[in-house]
Amino acid sequence: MRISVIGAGALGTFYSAMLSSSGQDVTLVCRERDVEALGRGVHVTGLLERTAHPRIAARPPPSDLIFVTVKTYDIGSAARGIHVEPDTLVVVIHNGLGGDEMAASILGKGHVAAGVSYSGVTFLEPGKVRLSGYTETVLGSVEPEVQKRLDVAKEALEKAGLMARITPDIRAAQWEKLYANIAINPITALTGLNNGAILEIPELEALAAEIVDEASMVSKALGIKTSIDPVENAFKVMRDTYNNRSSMLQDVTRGKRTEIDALNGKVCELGRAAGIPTPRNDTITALIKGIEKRHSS
Ligand SMILES: NC(=O)C1=CN([C@@H]2O[C@H](COP(=O)(O)OP(=O)(O)OC[C@H]3O[C@@H](n4cnc5c(N)ncnc54)[C@H](OP(=O)(O)O)[C@@H]3O)[C@@H](O)[C@H]2O)C=CC1
Ligand SMILES: CC(C)(CO)C(=O)C(=O)O
Repeated sequence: MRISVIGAGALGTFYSAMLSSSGQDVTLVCRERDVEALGRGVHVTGLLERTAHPRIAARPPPSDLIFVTVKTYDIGSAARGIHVEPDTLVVVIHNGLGGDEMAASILGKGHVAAGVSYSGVTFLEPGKVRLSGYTETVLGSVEPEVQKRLDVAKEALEKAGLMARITPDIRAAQWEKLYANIAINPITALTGLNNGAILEIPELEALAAEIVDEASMVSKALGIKTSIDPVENAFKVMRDTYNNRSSMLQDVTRGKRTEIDALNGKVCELGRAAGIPTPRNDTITALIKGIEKRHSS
């Protein structure tokens, strides 16, 4: 089976190294500037040590299974570069909401699933990443025909030694992770603190709970049924990733665009449509956009 991984950042380098080192036929699709460095191999350090030599390409080759591991705002352009064959399965692994819908709007029906990853991977340099937390990848599609074919992706991940699970309700899985990301990512990006430090400051802990409570009201209005307590789950992720620097903190530190639109921004947008006020998320979204503006000017 021909597997491609699109996006040679933190997650894509990790997944391609794991898939390729298990003997599977893997192409890592990267930016042109990284082709040479990645040609020397990809390396994972930290909780796992792996070195692998996937094929490297600057454009997606014909593939049976494609993992898209780019930031949410790049999913549209990455999808436009994919040529799907009738049976090609595309799994878009991302935080936040709206990424798989964006890919499906470009690639059409019958191809797209979403993945929710609970890994914690830090990008060190092209071809080198550090794994600091690893649990499972949750897979699912809102299209029943695609859902039936997800075993292919699950088996590829398991063959690579990665835990994977197919959920019958991918939207609930995305919201469960979203509750943690909307609390942790912008607060750490604004304060410069590690994830766990939010729990050490009562005012920040209370703010985190209020942000998540608003999102929980929005998700209830949309009929999302999760199996967890949203605030408790966000606090658990803070404890489990105590010393992590969140991806949004890493983005603002490097002067990069953040995923705020797919996280708190999405909660505000859905809240407005459902008539649920989201004042904490509105404020947080505005402040992060202010930081992005500072970097872009
Ligand atoms: N890192 C982590 O631990 C986790 C991340 N996630 C989520 O996974 C997604 C990916 O995150 P992450 O790996 O950290 O992101 P990174 O920014 O580290 O990596 C994305 C990479 O994809 C590249 N890219 C973007 N568009 C294309 C394209 N069309 N073709 C080829 N390469 C492209 C980017 O290049 P450039 O920089 O030039 O734009 C970058 O190298 C995000 O939604 C994130 O929230 C989820 C769980 C954990
Ligand atoms: C789980 C968490 C918050 C870990 O830092 C994450 O997903 C991120 O940083 O984007």
